[in-house]
Amino acid sequence: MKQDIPEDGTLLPLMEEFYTIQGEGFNTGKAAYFIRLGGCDVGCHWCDVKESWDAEMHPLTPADVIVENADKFPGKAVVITGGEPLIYNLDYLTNKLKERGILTFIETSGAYPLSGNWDWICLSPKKFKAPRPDITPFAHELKVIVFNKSDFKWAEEYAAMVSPTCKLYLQPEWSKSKEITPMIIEYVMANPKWEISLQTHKFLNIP
Ligand SMILES: C[S@@+](CC[C@H](N)C(=O)[O-])C[C@H]1O[C@@H](n2cnc3c(N)ncnc32)[C@H](O)[C@@H]1O
Ligand SMILES: Nc1nc2[nH]cc(C(=O)O)c2c(=O)[nH]1
Ligand code: SF4
Ligand SMILES: [Mg+2]
Repeated sequence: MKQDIPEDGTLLPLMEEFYTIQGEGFNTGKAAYFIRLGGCDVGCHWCDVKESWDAEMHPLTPADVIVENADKFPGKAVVITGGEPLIYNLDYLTNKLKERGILTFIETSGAYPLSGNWDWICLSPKKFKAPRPDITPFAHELKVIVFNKSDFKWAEEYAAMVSPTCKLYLQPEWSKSKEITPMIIEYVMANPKWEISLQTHKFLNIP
């Protein structure tokens, strides 16, 4: 049976929530509560959370319950991820988190309209369903996954669209990282506006 998801963002399909350390990008190393919403149709063949794709598999959960859970932990920052979290209206959830003084970070492909009140937006553009152009000026961080050589060109196209203060990261696709990481190292040394981002949680064996 298809779930009826209200458009006001008070109920969201929650796949999992866990307190851990942000493993990637600018906020690497910081304690944060992760909220993983189900549902994504971007279709990255190398996606490391394919179990998230079908929203129907994940129970509709009151945003108020998610906020209560997040507020139980000492690290007052959340990372809202998925799946593709911007499929949903995130205004209600993020406003409630911010009322409690919790910082709001998002991981998004940018393929859906921007909603929510954010302290940090990590935009990770995908060739399989490109971001909406209107999100690029709002990104605090651009994190491009490098799966093959052509992704460097794709990364530069997006670097030209984000704001001048946006942090620029190249992150190796996990299954190909042995081959790709040396290429990123060389690229960053030649083009130092970029930095390398590693999925450090996978090395640390934490969620
Ligand atoms: C699973 S996605 C969920 C959020 C959103 N759908 C997105 O893609 O940004 C979270 C982050 O993991 C990255 N990611 C996913 N699969 C990966 C892989 N195999 N190797 C490296 N990074 C990956 C994504 O690019 C994104 O930055
Ligand atoms: N520790 C940790 N850091 C992360 N940064 C982005 C993640 C994600 O899946 O969105 C992720 C994740 O799944 N775990
Ligand atoms: S956009 Fe994100 S969640 Fe969706 S398939 Fe790509 S990496 Fe996975
Ligand atoms: Mg992950």
